[in-house]
Amino acid sequence: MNATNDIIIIGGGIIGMAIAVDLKLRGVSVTVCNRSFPQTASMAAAGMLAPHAEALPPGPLLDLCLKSRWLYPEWIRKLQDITGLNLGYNPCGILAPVYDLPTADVRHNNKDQWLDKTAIRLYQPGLGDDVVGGWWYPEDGQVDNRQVMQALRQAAQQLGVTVRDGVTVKTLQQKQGKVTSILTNQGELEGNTYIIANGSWASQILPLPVRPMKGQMLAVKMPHPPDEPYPLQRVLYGPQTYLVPRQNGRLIIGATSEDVGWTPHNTPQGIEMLIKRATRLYPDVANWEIEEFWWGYRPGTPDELPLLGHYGCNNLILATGHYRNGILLAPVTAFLIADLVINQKSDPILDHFQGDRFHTQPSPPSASMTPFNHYPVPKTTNGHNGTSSLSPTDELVIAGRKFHSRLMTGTGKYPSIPIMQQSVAASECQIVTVAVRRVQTNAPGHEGLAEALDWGKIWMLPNTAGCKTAEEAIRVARLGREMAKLLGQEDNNFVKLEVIPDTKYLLPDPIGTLTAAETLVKEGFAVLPYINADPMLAKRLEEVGCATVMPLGSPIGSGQGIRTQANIEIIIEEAHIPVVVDAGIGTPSEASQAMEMGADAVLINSAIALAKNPVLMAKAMGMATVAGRLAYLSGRIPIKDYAIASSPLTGTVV
Ligand SMILES: Cc1cc2nc3c(=O)[nH]c(=O)nc-3n(C[C@H](O)[C@H](O)[C@H](O)COP(=O)(O)OP(=O)(O)OC[C@H]3O[C@@H](n4cnc5c(N)ncnc54)[C@H](O)[C@@H]3O)c2cc1C
Ligand SMILES: CC(=O)[C@@H](O)[C@H](O)COP(=O)(O)O
Repeated sequence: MNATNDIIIIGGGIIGMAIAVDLKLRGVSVTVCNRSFPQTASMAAAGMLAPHAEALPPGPLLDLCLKSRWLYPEWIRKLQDITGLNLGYNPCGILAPVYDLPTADVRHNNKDQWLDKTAIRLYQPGLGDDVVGGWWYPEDGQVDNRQVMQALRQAAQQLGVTVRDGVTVKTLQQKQGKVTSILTNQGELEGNTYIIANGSWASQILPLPVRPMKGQMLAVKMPHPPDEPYPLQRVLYGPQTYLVPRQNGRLIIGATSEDVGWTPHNTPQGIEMLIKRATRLYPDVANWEIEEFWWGYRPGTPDELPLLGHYGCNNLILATGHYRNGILLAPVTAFLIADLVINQKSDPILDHFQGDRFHTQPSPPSASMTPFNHYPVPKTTNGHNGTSSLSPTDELVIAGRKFHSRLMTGTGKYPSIPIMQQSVAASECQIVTVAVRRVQTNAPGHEGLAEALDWGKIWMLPNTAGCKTAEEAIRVARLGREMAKLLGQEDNNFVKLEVIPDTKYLLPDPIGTLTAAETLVKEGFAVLPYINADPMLAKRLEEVGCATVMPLGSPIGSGQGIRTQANIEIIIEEAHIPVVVDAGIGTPSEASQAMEMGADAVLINSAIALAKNPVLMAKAMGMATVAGRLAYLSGRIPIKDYAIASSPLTGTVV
C-alpha cells in the first residue's frame, strides 16, 4: 500500500487537471490517477467558450458558464506564466447564422446583436445562400483545448503534482461514511479526499447517471494567399454545426451528438453529416484539405447540468458531467472545488449541481406500514396481516445473514414507483433485487428507484442485469456494492450475478457466470448466480464459493412456471447452499410448487409487477411462498395409485 496522499483526483481530463493545478497552487499535495484514454472529451472538444452561442437558458448553468468565461483570461494568463506555452485563447466573438428568420419580437427584444442578411455578410463574407441573418455574441470566444491540456499537464509536472498515467480506478473502498482508499489496476491508494473527475466514465465507479454522448469531429486546413489573413477569423456557430478557426489556419468542424453508448469510431454517416452541414453554412469548406477526423465522449447527465460538490461520504467530491461545456467550465470548476476542499467552503451555486439531485423521496419509513392507497389488500381471515413469519427458527440464511421471508422480489416493470413500494410492502419480502445498470443510468421506469425503498428495512440485492460478459458483470457488481453502500448498507456485499448474452430467451451464459463468480468471490462478494437449471454448474458454483444458486424455472418474464422441475430437484438434493428458484414463476401456485419442492426461496418479479393488481398479487405470492414452505416442512403424503377412503372402513353401519 502506498503512503497517504492528501488529495486523489480520479481522471486527468481538463476538469481533473485544472483542479489538480489549482489545489497544488494552494499548497496541497495532489495525485491524479488517469487511465489515459485517447478519446477523452477534453482532447476531442472544439474549445468554444460559448455560453451565449449555445443558447443556454437563464438559470444556474448559464450563471456558472458566465462566471467561468469571466475567469478565463486570468486562468489562461496563469497557465501561460507557469508553462510559457501559448494556449490559443482567442476572445474572437461568435457569429451565429440562422436559416429561418426569428420573429421580429425576438430580434427586437434580444439583447444580443441581430444582424440581417446584408449585415452578417459584412461581418463574414462567403456565407451560404441559405443564411438569412444571425446573432453576434462579441463576448464568446475559443481556446485551443489540446494546447490547454498540454499546458495543464506541464504545469502539473512543474508544480509537483503526481500524475499517474495508466492507472485505472476500479472501485472506492468505504467505511463509516468515509472513503478509505481506492482500488486500482496498480494496487490500492489511500488519500484524505477523493475527487471524481473521470468524465463520461464516472458511472463506472459510482452509481451516477452520467453517460457518454458521442461527438464526431473533423478538421480542415484553411488556405490563404500570402500576406492575407485566413478567410475565417471568428467562430461560426450555425444550425447544428460550428466552424472554429484556429489562429494557425486549422478549422475545426463539429459536431455530431449521438446517444449511442460507448460505440466507438468515426462513421461515414457522421462525417457526411458534418460536411453537409458545414458546406451549407460556408460553401468554400468543400474544397479545403482534410487534416483529421476524431471523436470523443461528452459526459452527459439527464438534466445536462454538471455534478459538483460533496457526494455521499464527507471526503468524496464530484466534478463531472460537464457535458457540452466542460472546456468553458474548467476554470470555475477548479476554483469552486479547490475552495470546497481547502476552505470547506461550498459556494451557494453548487447547491444546483449536487450529485444527489436525481434521488427522489424515500419510501415511507416502514414498508409494513405503507398505506395501500391504490389497491385494496384484504386482511387474512385471522386478522393477521403478515405472511412472512413461520417460526423464528425457520430462517433463510445467505452468507451468514438471516431472513425470515423466503420471497425475493424485483423492482422493474411496475406501473409506478408508489405501486412498486406498496407491492414490496404487501409481499413482506425482505430482499429486493435492483438492476444496477438501469438505476445508475436512470433508465425509463428506474428514475429515483434506488431511493424509493427503505433500505433500513429491506436488504438490497444488486443485480448485474444487462451484462453480456463476465467482465461487464464484474464491473457492474462492484458498482452495485458502491450503490448499496451509498444507500446506507455499508456491509452489503451481495450480488445477484447475471451474465446474459442471449436477448431472445435471456438464458444465462454458464461459462461467463462461472468466470465472473470466481473473481467476485475472491473479491469478497456474496455471489448469488442466476443459472439455467444445470446441476453440474450449480455444483461448480458452490465449489468456487457462491452463497446460493438461483436456477431458473423458465425464461425471465415468460410466466411459464417451473419447466425445469426435474433438474431443480437434483440441484436441491445436492446443494449445501440455499437454492433460490428464480424467473418464470407466473402464479402463486407455482411459487408454492417451488417451495414445496424444497427450494429455499423464490425470486419473482414479472408476475407481480405486471399483474392487473400488483399489490394484491404481491400479497398472494408472499402467502404462497409461506404456504409452500409450510407444506414442505410438514411433509406431503405419498402418492398412491388407488383411492384410500378418508373415513374409517371399520365400524360402519350396515
Ligand atoms: C466532440 C466534442 C466537442 C466539444 N466541444 C466543446 C466546446 O466547444 N466547448 C466546451 O466547453 N466543451 C466542449 N465539449 C465538452 C468538453 O469537452 C467536456 O465537457 C470536458 O472535456 C469534460 O472534461 P472531463 O475532464 O470531465 O472529462 P474527459 O476529458 O473525458 O476526461 C476524463 C478522464 O478520466 C479518465 N478516466 C476515466 N475513467 C477512469 C478511471 N476509472 N480511473 C482513472 N481515470 C479514468 C479518462 O481516461 C480521461 O482522461 C465537447 C466535447 C466533445 C466530445
Ligand atoms: C428481477 C430479476 O432479477 C429477474 O431477472 C428475475 O429473474 C425474475 O424473473 P421473472 O420476472 O420471470 O419473475
